[in-house]
Amino acid sequence: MQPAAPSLDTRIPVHVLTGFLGSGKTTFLRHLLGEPNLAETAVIINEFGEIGLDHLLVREVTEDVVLLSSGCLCCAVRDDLVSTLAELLAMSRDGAVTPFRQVVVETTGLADPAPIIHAVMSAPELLHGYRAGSIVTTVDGVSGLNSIRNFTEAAQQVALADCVVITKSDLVERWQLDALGLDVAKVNPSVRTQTSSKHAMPSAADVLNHAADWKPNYLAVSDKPGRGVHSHGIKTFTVEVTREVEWPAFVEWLELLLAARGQSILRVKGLLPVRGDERPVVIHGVQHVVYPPEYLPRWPEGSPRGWLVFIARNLTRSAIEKSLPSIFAAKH
Ligand SMILES: Nc1nc2c(ncn2[C@@H]2O[C@H](COP(=O)(O)OP(=O)(O)OP(=O)(O)O)[C@@H](O)[C@H]2O)c(=O)[nH]1
Repeated sequence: MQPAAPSLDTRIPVHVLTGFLGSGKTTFLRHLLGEPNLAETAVIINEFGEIGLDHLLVREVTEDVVLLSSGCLCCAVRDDLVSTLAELLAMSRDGAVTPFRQVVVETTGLADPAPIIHAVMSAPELLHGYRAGSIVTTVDGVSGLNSIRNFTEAAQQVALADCVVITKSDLVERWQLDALGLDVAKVNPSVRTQTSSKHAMPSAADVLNHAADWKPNYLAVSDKPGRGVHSHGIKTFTVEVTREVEWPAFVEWLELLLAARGQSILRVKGLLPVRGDERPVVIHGVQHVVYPPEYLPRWPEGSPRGWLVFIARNLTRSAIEKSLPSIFAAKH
């Protein structure tokens, strides 16, 4: 196949990486940023929880990361996105930051991508410097079917995608991937679909579109780029856990919690101090699944030394806090 003709439009593309809570956006982004031809990329990360984790993980791969954490991009902090993009452009022209050839915006797992792209394309101060790039949506190979069928946000992210990346194929059977692929195609019949696993992920060329005649899919399907719609009652809260935890007791606690309440706890993530390890341990739970721990080399500045962010329905911080004592290491 002939390679696609490069775009004649020299403005910087703003790609949006979206996907439901815990579907693998940050993992995939870290993989993409490891490619040499994505070296000149400015990354903007939007997090729903009160304390950000994703930007710390991405900063392991690139320094050029801005965190927008005061709300969800599609409804609360759209103006912040516009001003951040304008500042980045000015700073790159003044030589205050390394020049970049594209921007990737990683949204929260609950974001509607339409108002985000619309904000970028309709801001007069951005029009001369930026153009709309691709919308890439990660769909969780394990929980994606449940998310698309039960959460408007997940279906909307698929509907607007130029490319869907079905993640975590290493954790499910082929027939489950096929069933999920059919659901994706029902929501967005023309979308390009890629499959990804922890060990083999698609490349930037597979998911980002650079062809001269390419038009973003969202232009075809979105006539109302207003505020994002969010499922009723999803809330986020943070629990500080600054006392050292006993790892086996913590894993048992989290597995039991997600087994019992995985329908209402959509996402848990955080950094924990664990007995016997100097490094902060990165925690990931998505619906019913607890993922293997990762590590950061050191504690980040400016956040508590131990916290868990919950994104959930019908769950209170006090219910979690009451159940916590079992996870702590005994004092010696
Ligand atoms: N086995 C496996 N695990 C994966 C894969 N992709 C992501 N994960 C794990 O899934 C968990 C959540 O991944 P993230 O990349 O943080 O997901 P996210 O979409 O950025 O999460 P939010 O920003 O909180 O919505 C982590 O523990 C990842 O290591 C995959 O392809 N295979």
